[in-house]
Amino acid sequence: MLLELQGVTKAYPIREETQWSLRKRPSFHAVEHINVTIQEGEIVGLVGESGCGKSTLAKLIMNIEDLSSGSIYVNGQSINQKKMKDIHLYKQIQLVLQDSSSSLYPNMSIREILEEPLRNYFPNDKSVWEMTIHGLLERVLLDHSFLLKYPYQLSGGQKQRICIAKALAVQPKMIVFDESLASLDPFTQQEMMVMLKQIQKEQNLSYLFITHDLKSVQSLCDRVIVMYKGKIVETITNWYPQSFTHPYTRLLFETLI
Ligand SMILES: Nc1ncnc2c1ncn2[C@@H]1O[C@H](COP(=O)(O)OP(=O)(O)OP(=O)(O)O)[C@@H](O)[C@H]1O
Repeated sequence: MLLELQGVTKAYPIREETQWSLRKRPSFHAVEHINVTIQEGEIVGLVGESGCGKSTLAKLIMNIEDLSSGSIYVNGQSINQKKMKDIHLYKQIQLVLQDSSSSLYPNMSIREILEEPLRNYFPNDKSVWEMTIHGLLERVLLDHSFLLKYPYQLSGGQKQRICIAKALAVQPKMIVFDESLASLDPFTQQEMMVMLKQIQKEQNLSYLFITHDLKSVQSLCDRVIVMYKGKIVETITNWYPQSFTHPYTRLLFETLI
């Protein structure tokens, strides 16, 4: 099992402003008792209405946010122990966000951007960095002239390809895509989907694909998790509307079927 979430819960404190004080109230559960497993080579979609907790779950998996309760295991190892500093564990899962601009340093060339993860994770393999960088560009279907460019000289789709190449540079086992294609036009989205599927096949990667684009999850994913108000309400493995058990899932996919 590559990734396992057991009873994952994230509660944020609710602060209520009164006339006299700022009282700390119990909490709001952004995600609650989430149990999910993802196998090596599996593509799992995660859908649900805005605010249902999808990005919070991604941040918990990436250890960007602390869990309130529950456990997350990567290859059987808990990622939530405070003393955990194993970079080889962390590098197994990479995150690609919607806003590529925030992930790419504007004053670094594409070569420097792709070299950075290699410097951090493979400091002893300097002799093969050049070859690796060229391979990464090829994998995201960009030519080598891009190495000299800066992020501001790239289109949204090209920037997203660089973010994917950067994620691939550390040789992860899994990539979490949080609305990664949402800001691209439909044609570029389609191109990127084909590319992602190809990369996934070649490297037997696992993807967690968070999106509002129901068509894309249907074509890309082996399994789709539906979240509603912080909880998983359904896991879809076949697309027969009769098999959907939760009213929210039926509503969500009504337009598709
Ligand atoms: N740092 C935070 N402090 C307090 N509440 C938060 C925080 N981050 C997220 N939330 C709340 O948690 C809930 C889930 O947010 P989250 O961003 O995970 O939703 P989402 O499903 O990814 O939404 P969207 O599809 O719009 O991106 C929301 O109600 C949000 O306001």
